[in-house]
Amino acid sequence: MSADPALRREIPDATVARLPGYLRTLSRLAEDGVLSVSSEELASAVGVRSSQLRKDLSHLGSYGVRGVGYEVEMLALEISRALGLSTDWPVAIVGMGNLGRALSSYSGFVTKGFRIVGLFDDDPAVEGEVVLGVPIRPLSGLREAHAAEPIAIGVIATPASAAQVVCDALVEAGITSILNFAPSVLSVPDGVDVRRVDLSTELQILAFHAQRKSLAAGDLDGAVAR
Ligand SMILES: NC(=O)c1ccc[n+]([C@@H]2O[C@H](COP(=O)([O-])OP(=O)(O)OC[C@H]3O[C@@H](n4cnc5c(N)ncnc54)[C@H](O)[C@@H]3O)[C@@H](O)[C@H]2O)c1
Repeated sequence: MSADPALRREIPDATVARLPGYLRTLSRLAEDGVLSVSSEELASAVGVRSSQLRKDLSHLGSYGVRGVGYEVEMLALEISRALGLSTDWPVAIVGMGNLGRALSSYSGFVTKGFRIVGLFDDDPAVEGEVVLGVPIRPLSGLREAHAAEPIAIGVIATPASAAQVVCDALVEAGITSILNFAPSVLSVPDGVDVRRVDLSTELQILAFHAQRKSLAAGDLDGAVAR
């Protein structure tokens, strides 16, 4: 556990959800050699109001300097630390089908501090297969794997019908942070954090807005009626 009081600050969930966007923009600015950025410039690059940005960053204790703005690299570092990205996060993926394989071979995780240490699947046909140096093991090996090398985050990439069983196995093994890609609501005990990624919901929200834009423009050319 870190002794740094900055890491114990309360940060609202909505702010946490915007921090990765700020970090992405700051990383791009740093790559372009930009040293400082005003709150207006940063807010407009990210697509939020500058008052929102200043409020979000105040939760991190970053207030910028009047007339100068924020130091790009320093702010990127502060956001990385707040998000826990300066720490190494061992990740396990359960379900090595289409999605699990795509996730396990995505190199972007490693550069952001997420290291895949365990791959699990109950299909005997894939057991023992090695993906980027990590062998696929049956779910029954989860507890032993976690004991040998602690897993911080468990990713569920199984069909919905297996998600709760997999979730229970992750929790029983002592893993308290779970990212669920399956379209199912999981029940977990207190102290376990579950985040759900739902592409269909995101697409439906976009479809809603696309429909509104089309109706406002007097046509529905972009969509094909079913
Ligand atoms: N959230 C999203 O945006 C998104 C996008 C695509 C897919 N999905 C979801 O992700 C999940 C995986 O999709 P996919 O296309 O990779 O499916 P898939 O069928 O290709 O792969 C699922 C894998 O899970 C394994 N599995 C099944 N039961 C298991 C168990 N009890 N323990 C361990 N492994 C088990 C299977 O052997 C298989 O390899 C599905 O629930 C799907 O709906 C979500």
